[in-house]
Amino acid sequence: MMCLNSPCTRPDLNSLLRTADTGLNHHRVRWDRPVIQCVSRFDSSNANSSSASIHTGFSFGAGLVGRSRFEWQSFCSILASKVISLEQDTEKRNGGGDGVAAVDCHPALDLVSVKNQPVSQALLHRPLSIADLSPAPMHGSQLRVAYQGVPGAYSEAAAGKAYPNCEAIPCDQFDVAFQAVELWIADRAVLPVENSLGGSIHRNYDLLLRHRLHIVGEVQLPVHHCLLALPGVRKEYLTRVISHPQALSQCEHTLTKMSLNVVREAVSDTAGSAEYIASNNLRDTAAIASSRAAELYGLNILADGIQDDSCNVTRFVMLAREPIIPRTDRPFKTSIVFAHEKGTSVLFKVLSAFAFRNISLTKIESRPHRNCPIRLVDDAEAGTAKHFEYMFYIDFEASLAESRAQNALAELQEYVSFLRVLGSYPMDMTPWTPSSPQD
Ligand SMILES: O=C(O)C(=O)C[C@]1(C(=O)O)C=C[C@@H](O)C=C1
Repeated sequence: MMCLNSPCTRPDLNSLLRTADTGLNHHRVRWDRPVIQCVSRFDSSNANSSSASIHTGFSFGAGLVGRSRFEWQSFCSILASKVISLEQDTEKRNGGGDGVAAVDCHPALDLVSVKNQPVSQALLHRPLSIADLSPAPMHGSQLRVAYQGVPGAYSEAAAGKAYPNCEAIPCDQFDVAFQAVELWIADRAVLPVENSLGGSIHRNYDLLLRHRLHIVGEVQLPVHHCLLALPGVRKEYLTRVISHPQALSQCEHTLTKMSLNVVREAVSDTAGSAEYIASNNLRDTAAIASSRAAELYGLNILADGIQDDSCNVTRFVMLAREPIIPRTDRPFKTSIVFAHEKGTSVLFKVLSAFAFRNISLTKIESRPHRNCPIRLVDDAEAGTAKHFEYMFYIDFEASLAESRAQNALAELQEYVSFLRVLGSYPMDMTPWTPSSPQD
């Protein structure tokens, strides 16, 4: 896949994140221990043990939660100061520089340090309010929401739908968006997990397991694709169409029907492909992206609504450091991931735990079990069977506050070797609006 420029170039938030992360590994290790055991990180020893534990932020004693949060905050304040000093160094080297979205998040980093001051010192400035105690560090400032891509990406639109008036922070990779939240550079991440035409975005399923964030919501966004090119460029001049692989696959048949004499090339995001064409003055290349990307990067719309189905929708999940408290006063969904050792018959039992309680499953996804990808079963006469092992992801329509959901998970624990609740969160119940050129 062709890699476009990093969206956060000055200072490079993405590389700062990576440096901060690597540079302070010893802090991470110290803090990780209780979390691996208790909260969210997938632990291979747990996955293979005979008794499973539900890994969720909801189910611990207050003392444990409090202690790990305290450790998390001091850990983050060290990381934040490291990031700030790295950024200052970078700025000095670059002779200052004007702001990009990533620079806008500096005050929030200061906020992390403020949060970690002794209470008495904080009170010198102003009395504590309820906002100081909330898991999301709003403090009157905008919520900072990390997304993969550059302005004009559908993920940015999803961030705006999920959190109107948020400060959207572009990241060059999905992994960076996860890390931005873990390091308190952002308060939330908004990530695509599935599309009605292209299917699951597997990378994000894998990252959900690898990171310790919680799903706190979902949004479904109608995705309306346009074919964009520089002003004056006609379809006949094109030799290449570039876009995000999901966007290319969502427009596959329409592109074929248009009989363009082009190669299709995958790049890291839709709006990034538009930006790339504009900044390199490419007159033989078109991008598949939103009409907002056309506006932002000065491109013309050669064709409008080129997705293969007018009901093209992408589902995004919102991620936070803390889980939300599940409720029963509105429709909730719960997402889990589990592993088992005994083959596919266990999967039937797991599914029946939901069926018997009348709980609808809205999604099931399997991914390779990284710690134990293949199970060998020797048969003296027939040879060796090689079974692929999986992690199963399930979304079901119930809140974790409901006893039927709790009972289903309790039953599940009997069949699985690893179980983690990724989040219990309100379902997107916004009215259905089919995709339109404005999206
Ligand atoms: O490239 C973008 O604009 C994105 O936001 C990414 C993404 C995806 O990963 O699926 C999001 C929504 C669309 O389905 C196409 C691409």
